[in-house]
Amino acid sequence: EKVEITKEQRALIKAILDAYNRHQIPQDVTKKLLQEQYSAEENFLLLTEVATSQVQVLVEFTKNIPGFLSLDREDQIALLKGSAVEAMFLRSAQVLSEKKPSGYTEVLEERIRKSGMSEEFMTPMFNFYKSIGELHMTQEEQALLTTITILTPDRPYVKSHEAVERLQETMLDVLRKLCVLQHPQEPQYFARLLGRLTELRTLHHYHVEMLTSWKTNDHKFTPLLCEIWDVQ
Ligand SMILES: CC(C)c1onc(-c2c(Cl)cccc2Cl)c1COc1ccc2cc(-c3cccc(C(=O)O)c3)sc2c1
Repeated sequence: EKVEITKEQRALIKAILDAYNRHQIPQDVTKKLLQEQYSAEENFLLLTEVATSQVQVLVEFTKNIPGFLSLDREDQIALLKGSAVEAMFLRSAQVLSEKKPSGYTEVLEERIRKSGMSEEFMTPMFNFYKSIGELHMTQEEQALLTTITILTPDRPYVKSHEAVERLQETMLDVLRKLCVLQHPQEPQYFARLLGRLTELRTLHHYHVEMLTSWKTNDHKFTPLLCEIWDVQ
């Protein structure tokens, strides 16, 4: 049947895309990824700094998701804590799979591979990065997929499951229509995007071990990361 994006849905896409583009990690933070020397310690410190900045950006972006601030405040925190790692896998995946060589792609891959992380996580992580790259997502799809990840109702400690589910379903419906309209030659594209969300859950489980297995002896995280990841 004819897929049509309503006026309200177009406004929703615009609001989310504007917020997604408005909230980015400051250049002076990401630029360091290109400049600083390479060592396991330095790479870990840089990744920690960028991740911390990314969490701040994520909080600001989330506040601009239409309907998010109407949710129960404790649920807002539970959604942020529960989705931060997955949103950061999506963000780093978008950077690593950028078509235009932004220069970050090579250095970021190098720094992640040489940050003292156990090799066992490299394969699933870089398989994910590859699978995201193969999708060639548009900006709207990236912003909506991140929004849908944040609005996952079955995170720990979420009380108003239905309220979050209703919001997520609104976003899923918009993404489904966008995929049909933007990838007419690929009817399975929306299903492939949702498959990435499942892969993100698996990476999230790996990430818990990653944090503990980080081999640098005195690795420590920033207070914000400790809070959002319940570390130490
Ligand atoms: C604490 C730290 C050691 C850590 O622990 N686990 C992870 C992790 C790793 Cl390894 C992989 C996936 C997810 C996580 Cl969570 C990390 C690093 O997480 C991040 C998080 C976000 C970003 C955004 C970037 C980025 C670069 C250039 C440009 C831009 C841009 O947005 O322009 C963004 S790099 C980056 C690194």
